[in-house]
Amino acid sequence: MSIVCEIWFAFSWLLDQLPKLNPVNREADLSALREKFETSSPENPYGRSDLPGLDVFISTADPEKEPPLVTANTLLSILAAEYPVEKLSVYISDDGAALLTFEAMAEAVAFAEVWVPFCRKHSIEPRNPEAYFSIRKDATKNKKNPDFVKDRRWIKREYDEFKVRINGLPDLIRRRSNTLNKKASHEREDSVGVSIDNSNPLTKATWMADCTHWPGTWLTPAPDHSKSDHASILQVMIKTPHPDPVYGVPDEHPYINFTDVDIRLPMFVYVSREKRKGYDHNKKAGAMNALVRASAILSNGPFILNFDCDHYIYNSFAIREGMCYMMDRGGDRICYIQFPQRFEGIDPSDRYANHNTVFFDGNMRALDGLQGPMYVGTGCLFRRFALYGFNPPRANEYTGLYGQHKRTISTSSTGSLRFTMEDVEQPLAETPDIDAPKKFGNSRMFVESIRVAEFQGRPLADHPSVKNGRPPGALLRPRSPLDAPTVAEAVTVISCWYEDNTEWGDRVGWIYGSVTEDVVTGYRMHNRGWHSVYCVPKRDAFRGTAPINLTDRLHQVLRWATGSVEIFFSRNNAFLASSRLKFLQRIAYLNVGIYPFTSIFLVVYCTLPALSLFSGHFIVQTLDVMFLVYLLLITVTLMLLSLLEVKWSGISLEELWRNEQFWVIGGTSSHLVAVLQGLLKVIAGIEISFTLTSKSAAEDEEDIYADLYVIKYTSLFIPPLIIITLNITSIFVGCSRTIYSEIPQWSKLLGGGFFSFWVLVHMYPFAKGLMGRRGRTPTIIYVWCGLLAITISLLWITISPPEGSTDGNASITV
Ligand SMILES: O=c1ccn([C@@H]2O[C@H](COP(=O)(O)OP(=O)(O)O[C@H]3O[C@H](CO)[C@@H](O)[C@H](O)[C@H]3O)[C@@H](O)[C@H]2O)c(=O)[nH]1
Ligand SMILES: [Mn+2]
Repeated sequence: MSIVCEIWFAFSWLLDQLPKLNPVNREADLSALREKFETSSPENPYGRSDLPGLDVFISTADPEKEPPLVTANTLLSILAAEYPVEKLSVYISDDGAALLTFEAMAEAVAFAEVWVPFCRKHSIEPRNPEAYFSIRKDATKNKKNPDFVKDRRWIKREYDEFKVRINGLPDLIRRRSNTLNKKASHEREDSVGVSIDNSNPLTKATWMADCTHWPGTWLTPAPDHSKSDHASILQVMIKTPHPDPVYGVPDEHPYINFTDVDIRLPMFVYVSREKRKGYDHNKKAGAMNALVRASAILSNGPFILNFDCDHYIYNSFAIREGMCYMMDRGGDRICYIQFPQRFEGIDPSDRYANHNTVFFDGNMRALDGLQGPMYVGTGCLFRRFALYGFNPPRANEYTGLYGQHKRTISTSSTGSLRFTMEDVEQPLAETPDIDAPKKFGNSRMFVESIRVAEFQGRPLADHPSVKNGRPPGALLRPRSPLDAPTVAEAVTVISCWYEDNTEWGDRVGWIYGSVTEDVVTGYRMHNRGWHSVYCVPKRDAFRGTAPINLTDRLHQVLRWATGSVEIFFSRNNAFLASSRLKFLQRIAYLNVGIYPFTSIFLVVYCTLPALSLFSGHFIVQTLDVMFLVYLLLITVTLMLLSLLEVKWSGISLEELWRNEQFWVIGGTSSHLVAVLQGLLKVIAGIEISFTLTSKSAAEDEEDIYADLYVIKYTSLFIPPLIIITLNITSIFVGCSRTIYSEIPQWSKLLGGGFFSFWVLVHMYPFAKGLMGRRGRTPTIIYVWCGLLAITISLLWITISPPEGSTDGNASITV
């Protein structure tokens, strides 16, 4: 058994470490981007931007768990981001179809009209007002504009009022609906003359401010207005901006002077896709695909950046940094730029390794040296064309045992769709080589948008070595304002039947059928030969929140691990990858599918020391010099390797340790359950469902980490609890056995006890988490634990007296 564990651990360790052979460090050149794309020339006297369009997606699903204030702040940070306003379009997908979210967005838009110019005027960072106003350090640092203090004071008040309005929205909507519902039922009574019974759903409608029924979900669900049964809603909340800067004029605004500040806002659209009973909505992946189509019709930005509602832009220049790589030579074969996920509101000691630094600063940077980082669900800048399931213009094919033979092929003839400049210039040219409706559904407008997006996403052909470039100046033309037929088409493509008999979610767009749609979506692209890039700006690009209490954290890990097990048992297993996947990249993806299985061996390792203490036999029969030397050598080597890794990835030893600890905690609970669930699904076809990860709004002013101490019981606690109890009692048993035995074998106890102790230190954060808030744990719990442990050990000794003593009292009477 031990040997099997050993081999498995070595194997999984290798899978994890091998891809780390060549990490890279990149740096983007922002000034070059400006120079190339935003300088005036004879053809471009106004200095219009030649950068491609960008569509930013926000996903939200439930205002209960994802507070509208958080989403509104995310939106504000995006509206104020540094990217040409006329090229930026923002979309929010509201999977909850909640009037609350809708009205919160409308409030945010109103506030954005002052917030965004304020940010531009004073170069505010970060541009999420909640985050900005909670910065502790001196706000006036580096601010030279004499208006700053006055402006800031004013906008802070505006923001506070905005917050109060948002907080008041649930009440406002409820009261409004009650009043209007009463009025409506009175009117009906009057006209019909009989009292209408209250079971009529119309009497419980949710009303919008303009006194019409909200088409989405109602506070009291009714047919056609409930969670998975409602019409599509699409509302352009900010219209297409003017193509050239619009500056504020003096005295236009009573309190704040926006002279010489561009006051435009990017386009903003609220989208809630149609949902009907009997249709699988495919969660986030389905929501993203609806946005992909709607945005293709409305703005068709060749690049797409997606955010979870709780992740906001922390560095307003980050998008431009990402764009540098896309626009660079060779950028035409990049499918996406992934930014690291950074988190806020995590307890300073990062008890449950929420920061995940080993992954984000180790593994992901290492992958960047191969074919590219995985897609992790949020903060990722996609090439729209790559999302459509096309091949890259060129791809490497690797053959040989370790993929040592490399051959670069042009894929244009093998199913990919490439257009020349002329094609794009000719409107309505037929697209012959794609089976469009079968693949993309039957929106002609959508299909026509594909080649435009492809062309506009190409890097600039300003050097002979740029392959697949587009001529400078091709993107200067202003985009036309939206007309009614276009908006109507966008509504059509978010209907729930649109994807019927198409390849959406199968080969096109975000991929369905996995609880972790992100990894699979990225994998499919790499598998076609696309490359991706990891972009780590000096100042964090984006920031988000993570669940900090033990239960939520374990459930999140459970979900990821389940996704991995699903991948392992699906056709996305990297064993079946194409020859376009680099060898080490393949190993990394293999690791993604295999790591949860390590839990089985981990559990064995966590119980072996305890069992050996119970039985009095050491795990390894003879503790000879050879074995100790071997152990020492391995230990030292592993330590050195860890140190090396810590050094190049720039994480601290403490972070590495937290990661190790949580690896054991998650491994013995979530990963184990994930493996079981996965097997159940494969063997018995039992489906797995997941709830949203709740976002803490940190409203408790007294203690912002209050959430850390919340304990919600889950059966995931059981295996680690058993392991902890086993190890503690085994130490007691070991001790008492040694004390009571005739010839105490202290060295044996030390050997066995050490491993038990080692398991326990890994479990420490878990135990701490169970204790809840410091000082609140009743002392009685500790007393009970001690009592229980002593009783069990005494019992053990009585039942199986240590060898050499014939009766239980032997050692005492001697
Ligand atoms: O039916 C749904 C369910 C979820 N979401 C959105 O998807 C995002 C992520 O969902 P959540 O359940 O909160 O997952 P997290 O654990 O917070 O997120 C991590 O894990 C997910 C699954 O791997 C990734 O998609 C995320 O990007 C990643 O941050 C949120 O913005 C949701 O609003 C939808 O739009 N529709
Ligand atoms: Mn999240």
